Amino acid sequence: MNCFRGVEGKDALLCMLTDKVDTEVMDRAGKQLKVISTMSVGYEHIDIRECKKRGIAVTNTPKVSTDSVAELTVGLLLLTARKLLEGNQAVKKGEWGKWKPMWLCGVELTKKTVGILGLGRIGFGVAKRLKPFGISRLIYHDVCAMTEADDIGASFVKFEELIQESDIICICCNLTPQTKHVFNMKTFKKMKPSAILINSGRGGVVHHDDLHEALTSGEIAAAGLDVTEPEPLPYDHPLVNLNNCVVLPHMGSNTWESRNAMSETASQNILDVLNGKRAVGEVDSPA
Ligand SMILES: O=CC(=O)O
Repeated sequence: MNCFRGVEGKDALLCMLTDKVDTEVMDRAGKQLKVISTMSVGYEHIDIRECKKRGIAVTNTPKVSTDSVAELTVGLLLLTARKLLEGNQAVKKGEWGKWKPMWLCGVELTKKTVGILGLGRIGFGVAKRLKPFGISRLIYHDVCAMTEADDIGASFVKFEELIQESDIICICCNLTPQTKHVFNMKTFKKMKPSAILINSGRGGVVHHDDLHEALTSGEIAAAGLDVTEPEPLPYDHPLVNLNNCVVLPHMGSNTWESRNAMSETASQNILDVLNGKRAVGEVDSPA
């Protein structure tokens, strides 16, 4: 949604991930507008090409939510793999009865092959946290191989290998024209039927209708989504009521530590730009 209210005559705008900042908003703000600071890592809601044309700086809040998002990704994986939400709901509904050996059985992370799509700061944080679970192999795919991957014993593989070999895939990448809907029915068909897909990157990386079909037809076993397409995902969306799909409301960075740091960084970015300094979160505009 466009964020119009109160923008007129301002030198700086501080916005959230859900505030679309386009030419209309910039026109409404006026020619004096110098900086648009988003309190998020992602900045796909801001028309950065237009900002570049107009000489408006764009800033984000990098680094400060890496740990919170990486922690949530691991949490979401455990929720999904071990059916923890189903277990909790069963207790609340009074369904905890006699011991049943196969009831609410999930899978362990131990000895599994974990694939990470996008070994940036968050992907690296997830990989580092998953190693102590005793996983057998750590593979990743990104635009290129990263030297830091050696520190955690992660091997670069082609996308095809990532989807075919992984027992667990964590999507930690940005949404770009290259990553848009790369998880679609063709991809799901190549994945293991036991595979678990976790997405804490961007919803648009996954084709949601295809994911629903893959989860109901058994192409893959389960999914955990902290990001969806669209957001918010309507409560009556078919994915919401699947037992093998855990949907969270994009809450990866919802910790006091991250939120405090994000708000400080977003404000400091504005002050830096207005004072003629390079802000820590200055986003490089497209050429
Ligand atoms: O997704 C959250 C962010 O971009 O900060």
